[in-house]
Amino acid sequence: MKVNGKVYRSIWLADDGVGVEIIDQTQLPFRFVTVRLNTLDEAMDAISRMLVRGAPLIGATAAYGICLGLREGVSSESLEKMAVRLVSCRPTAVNLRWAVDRMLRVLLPLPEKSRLLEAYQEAARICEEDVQTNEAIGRHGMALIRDIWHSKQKNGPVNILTHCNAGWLATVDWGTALAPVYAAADEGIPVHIWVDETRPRNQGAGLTAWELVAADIPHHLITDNTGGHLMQHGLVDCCIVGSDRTTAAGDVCNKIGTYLKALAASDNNIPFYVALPGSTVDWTLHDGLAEIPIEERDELEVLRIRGKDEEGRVCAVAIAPEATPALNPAFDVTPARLVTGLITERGVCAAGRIGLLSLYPEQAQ
Ligand SMILES: CSC[C@H]1O[C@H](OP(=O)(O)O)[C@H](O)[C@@H]1O
Repeated sequence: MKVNGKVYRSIWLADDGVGVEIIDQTQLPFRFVTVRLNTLDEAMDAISRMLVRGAPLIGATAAYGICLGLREGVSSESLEKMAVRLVSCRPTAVNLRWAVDRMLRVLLPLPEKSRLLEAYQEAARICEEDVQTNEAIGRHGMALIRDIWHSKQKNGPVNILTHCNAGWLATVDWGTALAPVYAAADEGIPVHIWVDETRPRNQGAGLTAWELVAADIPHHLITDNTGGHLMQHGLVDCCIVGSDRTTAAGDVCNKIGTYLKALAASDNNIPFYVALPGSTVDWTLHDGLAEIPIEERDELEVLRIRGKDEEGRVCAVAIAPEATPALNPAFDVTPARLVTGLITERGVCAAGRIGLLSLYPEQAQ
């Protein structure tokens, strides 16, 4: 995606073909800082501390983490240990395990001397595929946005509510939930985005808003509690959110607060779409509420809020008494019954096993 006239992805191989460059998303929207990862530990730290975040980008970073780890040891035992360490960084986004499993599936059968080069090539393939996948999600989602625009007799923009950040910063490029927005804007379809701030880490305020400013796409930041009111007053035409893990039955695990938006959308008969690549579907699970592990993050993320002070320093300030404890589940699960459709790289389907298998027949056991 273009930022100040220069084209960026969220992750890329350094010019020396060894290190990996990422955008430090903890510094946005105040500072655009890139960081070079040189070791597996640094890749794991970037995932755990959310310098990189978003299911597909976490997977891509883990893939390059394997490359960096192989520079320290190429044995099968080393690979297996790297895999265990990487998937422990964040438990919910299935793309982390998907990418690590894919790397080991490719590398373990190879002779040790061939593993390092092939690892970098496979990590690059994962990144390139992600870009193509998200462009396709954008095309399929854009068609939905266009249909809504026509149903409004092209009266005004299509008002889309989104939660957290599922833009190009959450993937290698284009994003998932925002890919249809970018595609619609490129087609000249007028859109306006209601951007949920998305407490506690404010990925909406800090990342989605930053993306939409850079892309010159009309939007308003709203508090997490405002969306239902807007839906009641006819100010939301549809919701499009991302996913960190979707079950074979169509239950969607996404940033905390997504479920509440889906409830409000259902109560107001507003289409609620989830945009995701096939790599985010966990075909082994059928009951999201019972089976998807929900990441519990540091309570300080709730007890503080990050911002920029008068001197321009990025800092966190307390918003509650020091004696107050907090609970910080990072995700929730939206049951398939509340999801209007899944926007994937292969098309749009109903949120359920039949719908998903119509697009991914190879997954039928
Ligand atoms: C395209 S995946 C985006 C997905 O990931 C975010 O979670 P986090 O920022 O904690 O990695 C959020 O759930 C987004 O919808």
